[in-house]
Amino acid sequence: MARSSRSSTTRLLYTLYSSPKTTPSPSPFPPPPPCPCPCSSPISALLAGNFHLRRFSSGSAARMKEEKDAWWKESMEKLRNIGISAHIDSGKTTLTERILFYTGRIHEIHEVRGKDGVGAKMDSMDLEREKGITIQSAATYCTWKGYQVNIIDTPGHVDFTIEVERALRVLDGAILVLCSVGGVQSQSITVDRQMRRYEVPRVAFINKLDRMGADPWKVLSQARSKLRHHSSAVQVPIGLEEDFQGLVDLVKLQAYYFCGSSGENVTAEEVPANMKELVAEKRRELIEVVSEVDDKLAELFLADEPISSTELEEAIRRATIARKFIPVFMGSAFKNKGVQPLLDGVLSYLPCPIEVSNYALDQTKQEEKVMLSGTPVGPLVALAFKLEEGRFGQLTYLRFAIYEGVIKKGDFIININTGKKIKVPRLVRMHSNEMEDIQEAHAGQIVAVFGVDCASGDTFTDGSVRYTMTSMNVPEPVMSLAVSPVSKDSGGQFSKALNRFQREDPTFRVGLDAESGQTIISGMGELHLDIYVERIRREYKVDATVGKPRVNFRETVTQRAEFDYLHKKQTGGQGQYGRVCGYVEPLPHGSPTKFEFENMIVGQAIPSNFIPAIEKGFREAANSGSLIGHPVENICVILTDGASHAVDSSELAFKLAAIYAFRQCYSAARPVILEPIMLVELKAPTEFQGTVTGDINKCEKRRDCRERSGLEMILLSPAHVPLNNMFGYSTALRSMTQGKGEFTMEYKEHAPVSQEVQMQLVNTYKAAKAAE
Ligand SMILES: Nc1nc2c(ncn2[C@@H]2O[C@H](COP(=O)(O)OP(=O)(O)OP(=O)(O)O)[C@@H](O)[C@H]2O)c(=O)[nH]1
Repeated sequence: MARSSRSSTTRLLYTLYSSPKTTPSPSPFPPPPPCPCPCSSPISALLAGNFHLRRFSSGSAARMKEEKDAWWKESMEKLRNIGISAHIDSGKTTLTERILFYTGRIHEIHEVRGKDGVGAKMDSMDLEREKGITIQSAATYCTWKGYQVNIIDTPGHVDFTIEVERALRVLDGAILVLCSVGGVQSQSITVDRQMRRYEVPRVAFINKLDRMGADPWKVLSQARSKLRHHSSAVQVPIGLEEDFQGLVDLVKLQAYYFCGSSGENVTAEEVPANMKELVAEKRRELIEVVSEVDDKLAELFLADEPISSTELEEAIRRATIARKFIPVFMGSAFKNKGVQPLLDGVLSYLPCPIEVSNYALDQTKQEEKVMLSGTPVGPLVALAFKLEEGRFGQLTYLRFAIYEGVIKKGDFIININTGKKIKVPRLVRMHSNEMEDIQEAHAGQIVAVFGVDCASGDTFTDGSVRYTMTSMNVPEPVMSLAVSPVSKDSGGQFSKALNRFQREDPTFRVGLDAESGQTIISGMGELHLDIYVERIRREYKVDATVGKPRVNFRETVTQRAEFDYLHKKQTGGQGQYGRVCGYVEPLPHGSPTKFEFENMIVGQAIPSNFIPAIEKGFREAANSGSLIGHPVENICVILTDGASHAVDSSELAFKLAAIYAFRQCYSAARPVILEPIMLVELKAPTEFQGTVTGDINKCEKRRDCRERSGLEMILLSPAHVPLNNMFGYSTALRSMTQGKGEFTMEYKEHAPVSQEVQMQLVNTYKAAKAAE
C-alpha cells in the first residue's frame, strides 16, 4: 500500500471507511455486539491497520494535513492500553473474560477451573487451565463504545512478577483488582508498588462482592492506609454477599442492575429510596477527596455550588491521570455484575496514549532524556517488551507505543541496542493465543512481530534517531536447581527449551555448576522452576531429573584487604609473568552495581593493553567465592600497582595473576554469606493460631510481623523468613491446618546469615568438595 503511488489529482488518501451510525440504545450500556470486524468502526479500522481506501475531494496539502492530524488525534483519544493486576486469585482472568464477552470479543463465558473444562480465554496454556492460575501475561484487545481497549491480563503469583513488570512498563493505565473479602494482600502491595514505579494511573476494582464476608468499605480503608491511596468510591453497592444486586453510580446518581443470563442487559433506574442518604454521604465524600487534589473542583466545592455529573467526572479524570487520585469501582466478575460500568470508567478516567509522558534516552547526546510525542507523526520508537516463541518462530511483542511513529509490514527497523537492521516480515495483533495479521501499526498500539531476533528490553527505531527506552526492573533469581535430561538423546531438545525460556524470561537463568558440570536453572521460586520443568516435559517431550531446590546464596566482603600477587612461570617454553597489587573493599551500601573495578595505576607499571584481562580475571574469580562457591557481590577491586615482563607478560598471565590475587586476599576481607529473605504472609483459621505462629516464629529472621485475628481467620504479615527455611512449607502448613492455611511469599533482600549458619554451610561445602 504505497501512498506515494497515488495520483495527486485524484488525491486519494488511505483513510477510514465511516460505518453508518448506529441508533443509540435505550439502555445505558449496549448489549454485547456481534464479534466486531476489525474494520467495523473508524477507530478499530485505523488501529487494526486495515484501511479502506476512500476518495477525498481534492484539497490543498495543508487542508489534507489538517484532516489527517485531526484523524490521528481522534484515534489516539479513543485508545486505551490497560493492564489488569492483582494478588493471586483476585479474579483478574474472570474479569477479563467478562470484558471480552461484553465487548463481543468472545461469544461464551468460560470459567477459570470451570466444570466445562474449557477455561478462560486468557489462560491459553494447558498448564494455566489445569492449575487455574495465570502463568504468562496475555494481550488482547476489544472495542467498547467506539474506543479501542488493549488489555494485558497479568499473573498474580509473585514467582511470575516479571510478567507484571513488563506489562506495566508499557501500559498507560491499570485496573488494580482487590478482593472484597481478602482486602489488600501482599501481592496487592507489590503490584501497587510496581504501578507506582512505572507511574501508571489506575482505578481500583473491589471484586467478589457476592462472597460471604464481602466488605468493600473495609477494603477501601485498607487501600488508603496500606497502599497510601488517595481514593474514594465512585459507586455504592446495592446489597452485599448473596443479596448483591447492583450498583449506584455516585457521579451520575443512577442505579444499575445487571440482567440476562450473563449480566449483559444493564438497566438504569432511580437510586433506591432507602439508599438516598448513604449515596448523598458517599458522593460528598467523593467530592471532598477529589477536591483536595483538583483546584477546579475545590473552587466549586468551597463555593458550595451544585456540582454536575460532568464537572465531577472531568475532575476525577484530571486527578486520576495526574496520579493524585484512584477511583474505586465495585462488583462481582463471577456473578456478572459491575463490569460494564468499570469499562466505562476505563474510558472516562484512564488516559489515552498522548496523555502520558514517555521518555527515551538519546544515545547521541550522552543519554539525554527526550520526551516522546506519542503520536504517529515522528520517528518510530518501539520497545520489545516481551519475547515469545510460537508455532511460527520467535514472536516478539513490540510496544509501538506512545513512543511515536508508524511501522509497516516489510519496513526495515534498527535495533538500537545491537545495531542490527531488521526487516519486519509479519505484523500481527494478539487476542490471547490467536493472532490477526495487520499491515501497519501506529504509536499507542501493542502489536507483535515475527522473526525479529532481539532481547526483551531492546529499543527499535526507523534509524533516524538513536533512542533507547529506559529498561525494566528485573529482580534477581532467588532459587536454583540442578536439571538434566533422563535420556542422553534428548540433550538437543533440552538445550533448545532452556535457551528459549531464558530468552523469554529474564528472571529465569541457566548456568553450569563449574565443579559438578550440572546444568543449574535459577528463578523466582519453587513454582516458577516447577512450571519450567513441566513445560520442558510437555512442550519438548523431555523428561528431566531434577535435583533438590537450593537457595541462591551470595558472598560478600566486609572489610578492605590488600593483594600483591606475582604469577611467574619462566621455565621452558613460552613464559608467563604478571604482577598485580591493590586492594578489595566492600561497595557502599545501596550501590547500583554489584562489582566494580578501578585502575588507579599511575605510570606504566602494567601496559594498558593488559588491564582488561586483569579486570576479566577478577570478575571471573568473583563468580565463585571460596566460602561456599557462590558469587561474590558488592565488591570493589582497586588496582594500584604491578609489574610486567617485556617478553613473558601476556593477557593470560595477567588474568591468572588476578584470579590468584583475589583468592589470596579473600579471607582477609572477612567474607560473609548472604541469603535471600522472604516476606511471608500467612492466613489460617484461628483454631490453628498457636501452632502456626509458633512454627513461623522458629524460622523467622526478624520479628516485626503483625498478627491480626478476625473471628475466623488469623493473618500474619509480613514475617521475614530466610528462603532456606521455607522449603516444604506448603506441605507443613497444610498438615498443621488440615489444608485450610495458605501463604504467599515474596523476595525482600539478601541479608547475612548468622555465624552458626555460616559455619554449617561452609562445612557442608568443604565436605562435598572433599568427597568429589
Ligand atoms: N465468588 C466469586 N468468585 C470469583 C469472582 N471472581 C473470580 N472468582 C473466582 O476466584 C478464582 C480465581 O479467579 P481468577 O480469575 O483465576 O483469578 P486471577 O486473579 O486471574 O488468578 P491468578 O492469575 O492465578 O492470580 C476462580 O475460582 C474464580 O471463579 C467473584 O466475583 N466472585
